[in-house]
Amino acid sequence: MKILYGDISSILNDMTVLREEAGRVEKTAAEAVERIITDIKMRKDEALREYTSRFDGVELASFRVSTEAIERAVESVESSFLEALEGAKRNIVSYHEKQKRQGFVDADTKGIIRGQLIRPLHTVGVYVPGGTAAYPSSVLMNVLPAKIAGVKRIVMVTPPGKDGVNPHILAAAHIAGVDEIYSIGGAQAVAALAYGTESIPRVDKIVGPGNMYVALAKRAVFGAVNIDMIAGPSEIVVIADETGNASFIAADLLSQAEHDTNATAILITTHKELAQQVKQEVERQLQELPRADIARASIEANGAIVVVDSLQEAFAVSNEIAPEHLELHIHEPMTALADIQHAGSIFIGPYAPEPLGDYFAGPNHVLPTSGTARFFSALSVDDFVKKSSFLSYTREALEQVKDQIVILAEKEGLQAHARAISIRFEEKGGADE
Ligand SMILES: NC(=O)c1ccc[n+]([C@@H]2O[C@H](COP(=O)([O-])OP(=O)(O)OC[C@H]3O[C@@H](n4cnc5c(N)ncnc54)[C@H](O)[C@@H]3O)[C@@H](O)[C@H]2O)c1
Ligand SMILES: N[C@H](CO)Cc1c[nH]c[nH+]1
Ligand SMILES: [Zn+2]
Repeated sequence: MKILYGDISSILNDMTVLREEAGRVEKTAAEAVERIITDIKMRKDEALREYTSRFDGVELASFRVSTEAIERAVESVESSFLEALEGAKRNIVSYHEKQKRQGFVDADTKGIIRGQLIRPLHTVGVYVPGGTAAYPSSVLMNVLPAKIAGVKRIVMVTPPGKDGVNPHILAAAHIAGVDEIYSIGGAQAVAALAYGTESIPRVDKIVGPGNMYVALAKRAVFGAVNIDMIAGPSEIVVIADETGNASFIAADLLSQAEHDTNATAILITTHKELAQQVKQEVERQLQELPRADIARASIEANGAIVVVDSLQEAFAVSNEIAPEHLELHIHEPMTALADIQHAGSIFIGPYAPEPLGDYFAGPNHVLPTSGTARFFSALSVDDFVKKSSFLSYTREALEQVKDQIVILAEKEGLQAHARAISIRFEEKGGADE
């Protein structure tokens, strides 16, 4: 893991180069994804079957996972796993319940009523990754906020393995309350959800993380359907001062590095000794990890320790990166919240390690990556609702403001707009008595 002394520009530069390189790789994949989407649009189930055979190596007669298969999966997994899922569910539900919003009605005494209705989306597609690693926790993180929002129909898709869909994913779906599950994955699954096929219903919005093909397909179908965000490879930034515990910090950096060779793990510290200790700890802990090959590749390519002169400088670098996850291992970390402008999720103090959020505490783990925390937020109940405004004016209330509206309409050259106001106050035009 490289240590950079105050060289902020070089690390930011490295990140820009990485993001540009990723962009070039994406260009070729994007062409393949475009072809898959066009094919699914035209040949529907037939094409879906062919891509599932080509990319997942599985021949499917039917895409729908049967109720019996879900029941068998629930019976086959350990009871301690089901209990842990139930514990996580309780926390995810209690946290997301707080995000629920009411509409409003704003009525005055002058005959004006203005308001906003909040309605759940009708049909949502949830993509659950199932390629290199299965993530039952992502089932809970995507489905439970949709349930809380009141989404009527939740359609889950996940790639099949040789022996069907991973039973832990099916058990998590059962606990989250989803039974409409299709064993399809990749860009073909996203296209099927966006345009519909004979077997797969067309949805209003597609949510959930996935690999590059999934992310590119979501980007390509945006407009035909809504999407949540492009959640790419995991990232963690840790800010630490002399109070930081090197073993804890190294463990937390590696927790995200083990996700993906493209994951990013960065420590920004004011303490040179800590920088050295964390570097050694990362090496030591890597020896003990089953996924050490992935974690090492990610640490070597995108890992760094940056030594800075002050915490203010550390906050500035972190804000520039806008990381998916930010941990604060410093004096009075709560106070530092005021200095954080851009981060998907913030973990405060030594006993709030990032995996606490990945699995259990309640905040969502589907988070913006690649600097998009500047403008995207964590997946939330808001992602599963839409809003309609409503208005009611009495004749008297409209009469009070009619001239001003006519002036604005005429300035835009829109006479029909102006007339729709003034006609209501002309004798012949249909005044209402
Ligand atoms: N940000 C988050 O919240 C979060 C959470 C969980 C997982 N993730 C990320 O999700 C990703 C999961 O990726 P995965 O690959 O394991 O599973 P995946 O389900 O996203 O992708 C598997 C599918 O990719 C398609 N595919 C594979 N090779 C292809 C090719 N050459 N051409 C076209 N399609 C191809 C296949 O259809 C296959 O079904 C990882 O990058 C992980 O870090 C992110
Ligand atoms: N850290 C991932 C998001 O970047 C989410 C996850 C799922 N399982 C474990 N972790
Ligand atoms: Zn994780």
